[in-house]
Amino acid sequence: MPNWELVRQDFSELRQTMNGERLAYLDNAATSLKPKSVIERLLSFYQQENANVHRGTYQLSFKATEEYEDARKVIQHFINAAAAREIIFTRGTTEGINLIASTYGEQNIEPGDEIVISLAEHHSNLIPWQQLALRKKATLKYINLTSTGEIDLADAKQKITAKTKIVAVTHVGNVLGNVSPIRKLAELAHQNGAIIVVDGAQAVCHLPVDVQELAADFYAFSGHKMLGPTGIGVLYGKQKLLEQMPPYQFGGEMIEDVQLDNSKWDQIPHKFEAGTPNIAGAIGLATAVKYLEQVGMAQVKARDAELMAYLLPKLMAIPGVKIYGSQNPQQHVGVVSFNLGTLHPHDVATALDMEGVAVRAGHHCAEPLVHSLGTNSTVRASLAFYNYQADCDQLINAIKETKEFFKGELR
Ligand SMILES: Cc1ncc(COP(=O)(O)O)c(CN[C@@H](CS)C(=O)O)c1O
Repeated sequence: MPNWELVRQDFSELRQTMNGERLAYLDNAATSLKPKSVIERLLSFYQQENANVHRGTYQLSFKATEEYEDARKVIQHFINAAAAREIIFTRGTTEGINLIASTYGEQNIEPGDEIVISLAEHHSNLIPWQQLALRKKATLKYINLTSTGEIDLADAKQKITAKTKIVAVTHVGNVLGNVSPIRKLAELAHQNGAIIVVDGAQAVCHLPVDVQELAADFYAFSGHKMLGPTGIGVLYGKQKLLEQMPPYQFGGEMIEDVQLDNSKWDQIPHKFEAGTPNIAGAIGLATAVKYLEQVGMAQVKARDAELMAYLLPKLMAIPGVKIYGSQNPQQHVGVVSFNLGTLHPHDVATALDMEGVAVRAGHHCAEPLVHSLGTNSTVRASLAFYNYQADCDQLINAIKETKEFFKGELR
């Protein structure tokens, strides 16, 4: 088991104070912190190795190209993709899902077809499908959730039919933290001739991900949520699907031959990587993956569970705190959303910030889900393996102080 105190020392951002208090960073679902190794790798690339990739005819460019393509292989092995060419570098989860909707979706959705998503979706895995359905006069259907926020498989079996062309679901929810039964949903989709798109944004930094085991046709995630830099993400796609899809964007890098009246496209993955890619971002992301592999994803998963098992009962024990979703810590991977009586979540989050505790307040880009919980917004605490029990205690104490401060308003 890693020495978690030593792990924390890799994250310099944790060593600061905020409003005179030690920083308890509990907004990891929004973006994760970056270990020293990632920051140093970005610096060394720009100091010593920076050059454009794929086209240069000099050593510096060959080296940058080798590093960039090696990064692709690192990601391939991290999620157990069958081939490196199935790894497309994007800006993040949002771009990855939009890429599928704009290419595979435009190519394959016809009027009357059905697209099935769940009520737990983040806007990035909801609006692309909603707008595609509107453009194509197709039908968008939502799989209901159980009372504890899990995907209702019985409802999924009703909603996924022979009319379904695309199923798109989150692997881990960013509001309630439930893990979706991806393999079972993939089987339902495939039995009905549909594909499954998985939003992995909140999963890759908490769970071991094996896209072949999940039977995912596409799997999208963001580097910045898994210790990597912003502006880099990954779209995994099955080779046979990617090869049949038209390009997402047009320009340099993605061509084989350009004539005056038409052009031919490069092979995958470069067909989907128009223009100069985020070279440093990809190399930084690969460094983040190596860090996670050094800690161990099984150890990360266990640490997350240990911290949530410590935090949730203490949260639930505070009179006036309403927990959304399950009361079972094991159902909360990384995140817990709550409210404090009738106080506005923004007021609560501001008060917590005064105590050095960083959390998120709002609808978390999941408005349909949050509204289905009977509220417009929540406070959300989201953990990572580099947090520790003292962060949880600081949150609990800050909530109690917030209660005291607002006691005249608290009902
Ligand atoms: C499940 C899920 N799916 C997609 C996204 C979008 O990731 P991007 O890197 O912004 O493209 C996110 C990002 N959710 C952040 C910002 S809203 C949160 O605080 O919950 C997500 O949680």
